[in-house]
Amino acid sequence: MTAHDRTIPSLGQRDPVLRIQEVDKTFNGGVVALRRLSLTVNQGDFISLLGPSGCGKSTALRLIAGLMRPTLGRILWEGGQGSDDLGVVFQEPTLMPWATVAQNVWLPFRLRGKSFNSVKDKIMEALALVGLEKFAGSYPRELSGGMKMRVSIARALVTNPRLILMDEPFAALDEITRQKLNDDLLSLKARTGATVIFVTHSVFESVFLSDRILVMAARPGRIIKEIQVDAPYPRGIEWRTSAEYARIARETSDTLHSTLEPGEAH
Ligand SMILES: Nc1ncnc2c1ncn2[C@@H]1O[C@H](COP(=O)(O)OP(=O)(O)OP(=O)(O)O)[C@@H](O)[C@H]1O
Repeated sequence: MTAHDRTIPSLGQRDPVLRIQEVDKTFNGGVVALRRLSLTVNQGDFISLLGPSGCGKSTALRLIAGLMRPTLGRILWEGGQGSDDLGVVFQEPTLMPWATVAQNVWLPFRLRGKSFNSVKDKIMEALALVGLEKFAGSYPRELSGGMKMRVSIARALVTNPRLILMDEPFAALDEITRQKLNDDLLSLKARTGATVIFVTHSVFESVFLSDRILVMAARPGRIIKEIQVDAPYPRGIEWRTSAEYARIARETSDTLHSTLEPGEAH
């Protein structure tokens, strides 16, 4: 069995990965970035955090990543947290320009003291998952924006983490590349069983990708509604053009707009 051969438990049998319990985050100066955030993330979930600027999406990811601590409440990893639990993908691919694609994907292992050769198979497997095995020896400057983002995704996947955090990973890409990467991300999820928390401003992206959409509001940052998307995976053009997709997009959009103050809607 390879690192990526995970079976995806069917709905209703999924084990929890992470529990966020009544978390508040107040910054110095009194900004309440999050209030009473509660969320159980189950294995295989694809959860979108959707909301206007300033509703605390990035703060939620930083808390989950352990980059800062909640002011109140708890974040509990099922079975405790280890160093291989998280993979992170940011809006910028953040690749090292002087290193090859394969060396960039090696980074999480390198930080744990593992030599390139000892994990080469895993690096090539992760690159194959994003369709870039032929570019292992290329440098980032030789790649398109979409390809750089694939390298960033491969780097997040390579340790086979229990949870992948994605902070608006496709926001800077053109629409065609974005849709292609949305399709590829879902096929990756189908093959690896990855559990994903995905931050986005896009209603359409959240409805296409997620099985749970958490719509958030600002001041204070909080979840105002969870919208379930029951469409089966794999999803493709049929899902994107279905009446049910349009219905859920409308519901999500209406919920999102209800969170905005007059003058904020666009
Ligand atoms: N280090 C900080 N110190 C003080 N206030 C902060 C800090 N980080 C974030 N905030 C505030 O907390 C609130 C939530 O910010 P956050 O970046 O989590 O929102 P967001 O939903 O990710 O926004 P965006 O979509 O614009 O990235 C905002 O009001 C922001 O100004």
